[in-house]
Amino acid sequence: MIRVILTDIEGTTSSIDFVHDVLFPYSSEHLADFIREHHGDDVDVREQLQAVAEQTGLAVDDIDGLIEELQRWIREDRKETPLKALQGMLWEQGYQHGHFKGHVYPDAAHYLKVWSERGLRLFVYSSGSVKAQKLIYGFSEEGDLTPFFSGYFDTRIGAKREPASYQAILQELGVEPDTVLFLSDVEAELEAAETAGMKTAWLVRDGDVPDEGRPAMRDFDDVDKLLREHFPL
Ligand SMILES: CSCCC(=O)C(=O)COP(=O)(O)O
Ligand SMILES: [Mg+2]
Repeated sequence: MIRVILTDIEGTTSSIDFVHDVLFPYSSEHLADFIREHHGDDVDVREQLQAVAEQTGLAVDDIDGLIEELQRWIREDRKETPLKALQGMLWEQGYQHGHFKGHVYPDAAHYLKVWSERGLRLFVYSSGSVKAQKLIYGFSEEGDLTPFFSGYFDTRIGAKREPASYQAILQELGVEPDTVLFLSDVEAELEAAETAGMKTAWLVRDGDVPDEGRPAMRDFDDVDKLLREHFPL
């Protein structure tokens, strides 16, 4: 019986285009000024720069070098924890100044509410930082969706393609693996969650759906059907 929904963001509750055409360019545009302004006096920024420096071998005071490296990571869509933390800080400004709202598919927003009212506990697992997760749902086009979530996980618990990350989440939640349904658009993430014993559903929001293999869910209506047919409460 499913008791917990664990959801990915990009490609699952929210469009890939929003992340790649709005969020990533915004972070790229504002990164240099933000780091130059805050690296001296903001402990959180300093901590992330220290982590980038350790990962790359650059000196922590080589601000130009660190910015260049971070810009490369953004272009390459690298899921590096310090980049994700810095992006969360940058996006906070964008949301608060009303430059954009978080994209959440209306069907996703609808069922987050329905499932939470049905007594399911909802959690997020995204490569975006916990701060970024709270922002996209808190400032979403569908309103503030954060009341429906019981908690958030990011790459500080581990990478999304590693079974150990899902085992660590299960440990944190203190639940049996087969009571959790993990939603994602990336099959490698679903395979890692399945190795940890979770149930999964594959979201294919756009493009062709394969005739064979893993069943594809077009939207959260399909996920809800799956829940009611195969995992009744
Ligand atoms: C929290 S919104 C930004 C998402 C993000 O930065 C990202 O890399 C997408 O990762 P996901 O694990 O949600 O596919
Ligand atoms: Mg995704």
